[in-house]
Amino acid sequence: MPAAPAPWDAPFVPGPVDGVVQIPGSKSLTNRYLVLAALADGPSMLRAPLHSRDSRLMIDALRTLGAVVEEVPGNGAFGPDLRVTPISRSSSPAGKRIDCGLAGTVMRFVPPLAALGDGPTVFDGDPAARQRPMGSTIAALRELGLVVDDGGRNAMPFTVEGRGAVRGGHIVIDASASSQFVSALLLAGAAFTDGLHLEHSGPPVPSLDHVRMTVRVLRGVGVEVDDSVPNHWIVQPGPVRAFDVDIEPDLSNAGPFLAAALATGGTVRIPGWPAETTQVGDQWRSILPKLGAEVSYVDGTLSVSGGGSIKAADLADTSELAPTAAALCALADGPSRLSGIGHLRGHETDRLAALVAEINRLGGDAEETADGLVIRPRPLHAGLFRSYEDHRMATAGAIIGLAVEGVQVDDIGTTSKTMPEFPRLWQQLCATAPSAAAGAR
Ligand SMILES: O=C(O)C1=C[C@@H](OP(=O)(O)O)[C@@H](O)[C@H](O)C1
Ligand SMILES: C=C(OP(=O)(O)O)C(=O)O
Repeated sequence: MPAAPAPWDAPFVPGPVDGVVQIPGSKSLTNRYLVLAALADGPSMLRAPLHSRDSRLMIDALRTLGAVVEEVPGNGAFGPDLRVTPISRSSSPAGKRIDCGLAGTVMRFVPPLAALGDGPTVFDGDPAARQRPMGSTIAALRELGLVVDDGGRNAMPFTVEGRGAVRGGHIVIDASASSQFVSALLLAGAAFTDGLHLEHSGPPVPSLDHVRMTVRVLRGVGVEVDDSVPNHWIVQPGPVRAFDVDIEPDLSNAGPFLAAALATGGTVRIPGWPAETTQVGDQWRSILPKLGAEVSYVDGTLSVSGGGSIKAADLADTSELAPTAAALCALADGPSRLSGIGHLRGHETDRLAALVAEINRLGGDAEETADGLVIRPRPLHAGLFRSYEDHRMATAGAIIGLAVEGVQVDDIGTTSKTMPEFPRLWQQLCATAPSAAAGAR
């Protein structure tokens, strides 16, 4: 067993930060385009992609299924571009085992691709990944006529028996635990012989922005998708056109840096912010003003400035932005409520339980509701903030540590899931505060 990492002293920054932060590529876009490149009708290019644990796991998974992924020099600030030669229908690697790590995009998006290949593919991941909901993927593949051996667990590990082709057609799933169940099937649907008519039945699909992203990305590579009827998606069979794309910066991962402007009463600018995007992180533009920030967008740069205090707010459907928002609410001047995020109980960890435990460990007053959190103001104190192998818990601890002296994060390295550069970029931003020297420990 690897030794536990040393706790990380979160920089305490009592003065305003004033910095420009360049953000690495989007996880959700990188991993969608990698999947589509593996299915495409020729070689594709991803420019300025994300390089992190989740993207590496996706690359390794696609290589296991027979795609060729090469790193080629590019202009991105955070690593090479990627050239992908699709999975060849004639190649059928044997003994396929896919390590999904803790990546939802890998554990949900790759099984339908394995179904299109020949022979068995085993899916497994981190111990925490075995807790994540997978039942709708397993049920969908069975409804599509495939044999999936999950040992009765309804979770990983499981084996998908590929038969070289998937007929497709109309299937009904319950995607209330994760939007990724929908995205996964849509991404592969054009490669099914009859295409796909996917119907969702059950409580609402969460994180619908991510499904809209999938639909937009598919249309961009020539796949016909009809999403005009709620809870129905129809994907026509046909080729996925090879492509050459620039990956946008990850706007969800921009969140903690923007939050630093509020937590310190400073200003943070993010260049390369897309004018128009399907990323859920674009919601920072509407969320942060509710928390008291001034937000402006000029020439592709988003600027966020904080004032004297953080305002309490009621925020709905914040999806993967919720841990960052919760950290700000723990520093706010009144009670805040986060709703529509019950499915976060099935994320990297049970994020609602984890946020309540860690905010309260520092003296805060947070409570779970059926579908979210209530966070009331209370002075916080020094202590250890546990990350539960969850990158967004680790960054939530870093945000609180800006305003509360003596916070440590137990495993800041877990940010490598989607942003290995986090500790370096955070230190750089913190060093822009005039009082940084006084605050650094
Ligand atoms: O499709 C995607 O890229 C994602 C969808 C969302 O999953 P859920 O619907 O499970 O929240 C999101 O939280 C996750 O970080 C990324
Ligand atoms: C929920 C998340 O990740 P995953 O893609 O593993 O579901 C996340 O990044 O917040």
